[in-house]
Amino acid sequence: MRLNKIPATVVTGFLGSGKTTLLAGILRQITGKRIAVIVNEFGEQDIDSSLLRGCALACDEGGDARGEEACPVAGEDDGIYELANGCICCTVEEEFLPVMKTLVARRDDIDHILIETSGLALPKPLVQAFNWPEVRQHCTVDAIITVVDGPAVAAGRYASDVDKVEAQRRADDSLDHDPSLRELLDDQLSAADLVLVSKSDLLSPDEKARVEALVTRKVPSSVKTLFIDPGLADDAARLEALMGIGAASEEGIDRIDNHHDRHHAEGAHHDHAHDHFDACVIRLGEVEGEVLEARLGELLKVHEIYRAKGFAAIPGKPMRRVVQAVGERLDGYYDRLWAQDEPRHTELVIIGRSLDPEALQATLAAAERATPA
Ligand SMILES: Nc1nc2c(ncn2[C@@H]2O[C@H](COP(=O)(O)OP(=O)(O)OP(=O)(O)O)[C@@H](O)[C@H]2O)c(=O)[nH]1
Repeated sequence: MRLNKIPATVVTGFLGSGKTTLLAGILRQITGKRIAVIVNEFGEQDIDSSLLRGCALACDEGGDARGEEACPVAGEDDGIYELANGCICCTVEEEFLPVMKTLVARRDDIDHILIETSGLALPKPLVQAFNWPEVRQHCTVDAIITVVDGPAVAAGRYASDVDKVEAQRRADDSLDHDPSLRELLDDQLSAADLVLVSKSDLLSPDEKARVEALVTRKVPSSVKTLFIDPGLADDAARLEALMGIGAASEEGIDRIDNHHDRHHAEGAHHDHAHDHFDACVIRLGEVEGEVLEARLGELLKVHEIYRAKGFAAIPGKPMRRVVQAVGERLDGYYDRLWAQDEPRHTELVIIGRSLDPEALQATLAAAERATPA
């Protein structure tokens, strides 16, 4: 019987900052721990858990460092719980708590819980749920890790707080003028026990210094800031160190001051950053990969799209192609074989503002028509 509380790591951070990449690295590299994962998505379609299941599959097939270890949680399911269709901060009672109760009931099979919030969620309400008696007795928050997108910050996402360099402002103009988004980023930082600045491989030394100065101003001196890059995903020792912080964050969570609570105290309308965002899902058949990415690239330039992610089925390719876009940066890679009984289709979640799903669908459908008959 388990005597210690199960540690839970909450990974938060804005859309596309690198949360799933971090979780995938942990699932691939951390051996000897049975890890349950809770993934929260803003859109109705859960892309992240599918990517994380890809890691679990790789492990099961013995293809990586986890070797013989259970991956992630042993048992009748695969230990990955999806909370799609909304931000976890608004569905704590209806969605998060039932999953936590399930995990508590299975506590003898679990060594650690990893929770990825949606990029638009506030971590505080979720962490407060660890003070509910059913959860508190058996689980504790090991740490709240806030992932900050280094290049996005360097490009001026917090421009109203740093020296306003005109060029930076223009690079990310809409974010600069959205106070709710700036507040969301501040609130995600205010809850942090540890800040990870991601994509440092894309930052110059000057940009790094600027981002560090900004983050340091926003968090107490006791909160460390670490720069991370793609190498972290293969570094078991560094990943392991992220999972034993022992902060018991739930104990101090009520004292954390954030914009969201202040608005409530002032009697303001219940307003979250995610109220200002739309998400839509584009579904297509097989597509010509280059045409899809070129069309998506054009859309990123002219629409207010902050994030696009999903999978594409490319004719003649046995592997699934992952498509990722953050701001105007577009990435693609093959992650796994299509399963035999899996329909080969293309699915992209697009998150942004004032989206016109029909227009997006029509533009991207050109990639479908481009496939050879
Ligand atoms: N160059 C570089 N790219 C990175 C790094 N970390 C993540 N990325 C890329 O950034 C994109 C978004 O990464 P994710 O891990 O999916 O971000 P996320 O925070 O989970 O995104 P949401 O769940 O949609 O909010 C992907 O294309 C990643 O490959 C990094 O350290 N360096």
